[in-house]
Amino acid sequence: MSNILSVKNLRKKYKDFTLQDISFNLEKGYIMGFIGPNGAGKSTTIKLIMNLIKKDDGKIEIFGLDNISHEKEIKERIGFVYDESHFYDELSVTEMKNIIAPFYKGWDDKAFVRYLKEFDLPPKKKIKDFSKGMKMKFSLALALSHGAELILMDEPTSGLDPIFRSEILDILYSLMQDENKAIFFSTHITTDLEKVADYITFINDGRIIFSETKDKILETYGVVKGGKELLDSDIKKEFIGIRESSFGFEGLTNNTKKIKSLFKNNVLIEKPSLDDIMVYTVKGVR
Ligand SMILES: Nc1ncnc2c1ncn2[C@@H]1O[C@H](COP(=O)(O)OP(=O)(O)OP(=O)(O)O)[C@@H](O)[C@H]1O
Repeated sequence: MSNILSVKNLRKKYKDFTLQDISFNLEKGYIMGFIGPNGAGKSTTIKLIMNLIKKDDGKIEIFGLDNISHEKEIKERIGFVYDESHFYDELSVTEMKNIIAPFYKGWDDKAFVRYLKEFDLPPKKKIKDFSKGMKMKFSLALALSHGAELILMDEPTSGLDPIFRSEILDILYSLMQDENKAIFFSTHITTDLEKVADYITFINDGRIIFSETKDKILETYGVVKGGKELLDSDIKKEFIGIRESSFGFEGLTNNTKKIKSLFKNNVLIEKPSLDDIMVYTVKGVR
């Protein structure tokens, strides 16, 4: 197993929030989506990975190297894309690139020009005249033009229309043809992950709920629908979250096998969406 990113027992305490013992691994050749409700700790985790804030405990290794003692070397090999773009708005694409490129030994100008064309970004246009989607594509073009092996992104598709989003997802997907790279990105748009992610890491209130392959998650979780008469307080405990109505109930399980053996054919078990899993887990038994 060849981990590009390994996070172990990571801890960060703020006054009203604690990131608790966060652990997960990302191997070469895979896309991992990072999901969780607002304030769950996604950006904090990403900032810790990038060593932008100080951890209280735990270990982060990128390319097998400690993210603090090997920070410079690691950052040469990471493409970091985040929501608020930090560009000088008065500069053109080429002028901004000329400032950024010298920071990277592996800068590939031909690749950059190719990405500008592919993303329809006019080299002479000032960044202030770019739309949000264009800025995101510019960030991505910069991140991809220095041969980064790990692409790390904090909500890269937020606020983008479905056409831009689908273009960006296509780009990410095609990058994965190179089996030596990996992509880690946080998002609230779980349908994007249903399309491209191999692994999903779900964080809630500073704790990891799961970090698993998407296929395994969709296989083990199920939305169960049945009549109200089937539910008593013991049965309710079998569910991660339940929604009851006057007609019946709908609940999330992470053990569809057990539910099948308990209820036989008296319930309907459907495949959940990632949104179902998030909502039921966060809301619990209501
Ligand atoms: N510098 C800080 N000082 C104190 N608390 C902070 C600081 N930065 C973040 N927090 C708190 O940490 C928690 C997690 O925030 P974080 O930004 O990591 O969440 P998130 O999952 O990225 O949320 P969102 O999806 O809304 O972007 C929040 O409760 C936030 O208020």
